[in-house]
Amino acid sequence: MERVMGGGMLQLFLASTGILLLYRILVRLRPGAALQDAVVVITGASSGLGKECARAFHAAGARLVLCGRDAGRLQQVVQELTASSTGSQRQTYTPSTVIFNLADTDTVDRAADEILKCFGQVDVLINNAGISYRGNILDTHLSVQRDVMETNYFGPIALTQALLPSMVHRRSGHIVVISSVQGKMAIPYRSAYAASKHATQAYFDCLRAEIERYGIPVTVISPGYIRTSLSVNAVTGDGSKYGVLDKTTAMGRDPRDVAQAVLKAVRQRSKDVVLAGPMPNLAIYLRTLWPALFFKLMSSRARKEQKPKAE
Ligand SMILES: NC(=O)C1=CN([C@@H]2O[C@H](COP(=O)(O)OP(=O)(O)OC[C@H]3O[C@@H](n4cnc5c(N)ncnc54)[C@H](OP(=O)(O)O)[C@@H]3O)[C@@H](O)[C@H]2O)C=CC1
Ligand SMILES: CCCCCCCCCCCCCCCC(=O)OCC(=O)COP(=O)(O)O
Repeated sequence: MERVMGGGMLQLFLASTGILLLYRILVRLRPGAALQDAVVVITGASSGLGKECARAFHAAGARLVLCGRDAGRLQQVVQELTASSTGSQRQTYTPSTVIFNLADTDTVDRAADEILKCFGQVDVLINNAGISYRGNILDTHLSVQRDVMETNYFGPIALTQALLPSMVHRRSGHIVVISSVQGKMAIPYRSAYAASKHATQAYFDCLRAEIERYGIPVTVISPGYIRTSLSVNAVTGDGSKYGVLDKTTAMGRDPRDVAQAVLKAVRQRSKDVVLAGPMPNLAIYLRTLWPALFFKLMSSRARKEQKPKAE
C-alpha cells in the first residue's frame, strides 16, 4: 500500500515538473513586445545602467526620452547614439532629453508634461535613476534618510503617477523599475538605500495588481552588483559624497549585459526579475525561509565590516 502511494506521489511530482517546464518553454516562445518605434523613457540615462539601456533600446529602434539632471552629459549620450546609428539596418531615432531632479518632486509633474510632448505618448517608462548610501544608522542624519528616499522612491513614484493617466487612457503602456536585491533583503550600513528599494518593491507590486486590468504590465528588476559609478556617487551619513569605487561594484556585472536583460524583461513583460548570482539569491530565500539564520549572518557581517561609533 505504501509503495503504491509512493509511486503515485512520484507520478504527481513528475507530472507537475513537466507541466511547469512546458509552461516556462511556452512563456519563452511567446512573441516579445515589439520595440521598433516604441516611445521609451529612461531616467538616469547619463551614466551606468541607464546609459547602457539607452544604447540597447536605441539599437532596437525605440524613440527615446532620456532624463537626468545634467544636460551636458545627456547631450553627450545623444551624440554617441546618433553616431552609432550610421549603417544600422533598423530605423533609429535621435533621442529627446528632459532635464529634472527626481528629488524635487514638485518639478516632476512639469517634467512629465514635457516628456509627453516629446513624442505624444509613452509606451515604456524605465525608472532607473537612483543613488546609494554608505553609513552607520547611529551617525546618519535623518535628512540623509529622507534625501535618499526622495530620489529612489518619491521621485520615481511621482513620475509614474504623472505618466500613468495617459497610459490608462490609451489602455497601453509598460512601467519598469530598477530596484536591487537590496529591495528583497537588507544588509548592514545600507539602511537608507535598502529601505528605499524595499519601498519601491512594495509600491510597484501594489501597482501591478491595480493596473493589470488596463493591460499595463509592471516589471520590477532587482540586480546584484553592477560595474557603474553607483558607489562613487553614494552619499554618507552626513550627506557628503562617498567617492570610492568599491571592490564589489568594480567586480560587478557588465552594465551592457544587465541592459540586455532589461530589454528582454521588457519584451517578455516579466513581472519580477532577480539578476544576481547564487549568493544573493540564496540570501533572499534565507531571509524568507530561515530569518533567524539570516539575521545572525547579517549581525556578524555588521560586526566585521565596521565598529559602530557608540561602542
Ligand atoms: N550599480 C549597482 O551595483 C546596482 C545598481 N542598481 C540600481 O541601478 C540604477 C542605476 O544606477 P547605476 O547606473 O548603477 O548608478 P550611476 O550612479 O552610474 O547612475 C545613476 C543615474 O541616476 C541619475 N540620478 C541620480 N540622482 C538623480 C536625481 N536626483 N534626479 C535625477 N537623476 C538622478 C544620475 O544622473 P545625473 O547625476 O546625471 O543626474 C545617473 O544617471 C539605480 O537605481 C541603482 O540603485 C541596482 C543594483 C545594483
Ligand atoms: C547556510 C548558507 C548561508 C549562505 C548565506 C549567504 C548570505 C550572503 C549574503 C549575501 C549578501 C549579498 C549582498 C548583495 C548586495 C547587492 O548586490 O546589492 C546590489 C546593489 O544595489 C548595490 O548597491 P551598493 O550601494 O550596496 O553597492
